[in-house]
Amino acid sequence: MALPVTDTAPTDPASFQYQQGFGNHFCSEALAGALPVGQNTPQVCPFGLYAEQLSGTAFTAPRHENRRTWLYRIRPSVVHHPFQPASATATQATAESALGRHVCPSFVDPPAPSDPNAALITPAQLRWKPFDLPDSETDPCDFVEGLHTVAGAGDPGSRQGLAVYVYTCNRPMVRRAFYSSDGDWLIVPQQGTLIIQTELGWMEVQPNHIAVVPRGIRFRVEVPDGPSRGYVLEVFDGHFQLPDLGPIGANGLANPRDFQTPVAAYEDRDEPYQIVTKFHGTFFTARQDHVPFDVVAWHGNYVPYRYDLANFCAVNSVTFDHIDPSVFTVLTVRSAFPGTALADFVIFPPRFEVQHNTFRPPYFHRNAMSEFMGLIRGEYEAKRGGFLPGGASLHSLMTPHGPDIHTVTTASTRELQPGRVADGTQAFMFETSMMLKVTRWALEGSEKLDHEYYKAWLTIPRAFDPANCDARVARN
Ligand SMILES: O=C(O)Cc1cc(O)ccc1O
Ligand SMILES: [Fe+2]
Repeated sequence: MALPVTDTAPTDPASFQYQQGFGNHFCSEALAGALPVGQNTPQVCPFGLYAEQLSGTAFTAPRHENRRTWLYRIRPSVVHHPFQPASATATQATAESALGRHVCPSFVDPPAPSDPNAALITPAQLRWKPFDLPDSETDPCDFVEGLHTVAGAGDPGSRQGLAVYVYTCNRPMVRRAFYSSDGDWLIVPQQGTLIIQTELGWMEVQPNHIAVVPRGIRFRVEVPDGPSRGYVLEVFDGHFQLPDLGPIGANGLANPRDFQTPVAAYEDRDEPYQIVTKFHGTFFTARQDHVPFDVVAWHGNYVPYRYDLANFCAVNSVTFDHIDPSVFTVLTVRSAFPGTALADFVIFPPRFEVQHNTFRPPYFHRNAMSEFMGLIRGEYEAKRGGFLPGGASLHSLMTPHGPDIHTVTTASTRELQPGRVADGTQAFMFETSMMLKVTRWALEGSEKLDHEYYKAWLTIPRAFDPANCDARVARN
């Protein structure tokens, strides 16, 4: 795809262009003729660009899993000063700040008593009130600075596990680019649109959209709406894929054509830039003297993308009973066990509900998976109050949970008409087969833990009456 020559950032999000599709091999050039024809590494690339391969899988991964992108850039990424631990960077040209103030390096090591970011274990039902937005006057903070680890499992070093973050920020990343060496990022804005500049181009990501930025791809975030908040799921191995549809057939849920990948856009400027990476759960920085977003053309299938959750085509029961929420899986990261995800990204979208003789809200249950939930807007169908936009909950593996007492009472007595559920609402779940640890920041430092959460269920009355078999069993 040929676009006009651009060596400055396209500042107006309305002018951003996207290529449609999931898992495609895309081609994009910001300067016509910049992509080599018929080969990846000519002796000299067009316009004097350097060729650089970014691999998302082992070279030898099976073809259907193999991901890589060829970048044609003004300078290769390796042109930078040495990496240093982030704490040793105070004298750098770029503004110093506390990077990832609450980022937990390991979910495997025993918690250090004095470490405010240590990961702790608890089987408790956990719920957090909305995480505080930083004050722009007293606490200027960009996307990387405002990253907080809430929970996680495993370890990036052994390429097993995942981490859940919330970000709260109020200023753009300036002359700073970030990439995670540890895994792919699924970003869920809750408040405030994100403008994400990546090496492969620009994306606008509003609340109710999500973005995925795979491991290694450098990006920078602007927050045009001011104080912004959202959630991040990072997976230490594998990549997000569309779930298989089985008997649903060839269409439905998240349709591939609705995923949008940016087009090439480059900046050709020499200026001090800070490259930040999270490597093994620890921030490192390196200085370089040119803008890293200097990719003039690229082709490949290892790409960032965005997706509008409003495009999700929900499938559900049209007869009776509550169907498991796996029917609402947007993206999945498979584990080694067939049918068991390392992580699923699941939503609870506005939809029609028609089930006959059914307790329609989410059921009581104990799951073999851990469920971290967030709320983008509205009110979640299983909870009245308490679970609020910008807050979160965690129901760990085998920890009992379900609808709160209000939901139980109303859903068991209401007249069941066909109707709408969750209008104006968007809740989501990061569901994982791993046992999550929760950070001390989340449990204590954030001061957002709802210590009264157990009361959502505590007063659910017994209704058992051996003399009264009132089950409404007739389905017709
Ligand atoms: O716990 C939750 O609220 C999430 C959830 C929703 C649902 O519809 C069924 C099971 C489930 O875990
Ligand atoms: Fe659940």
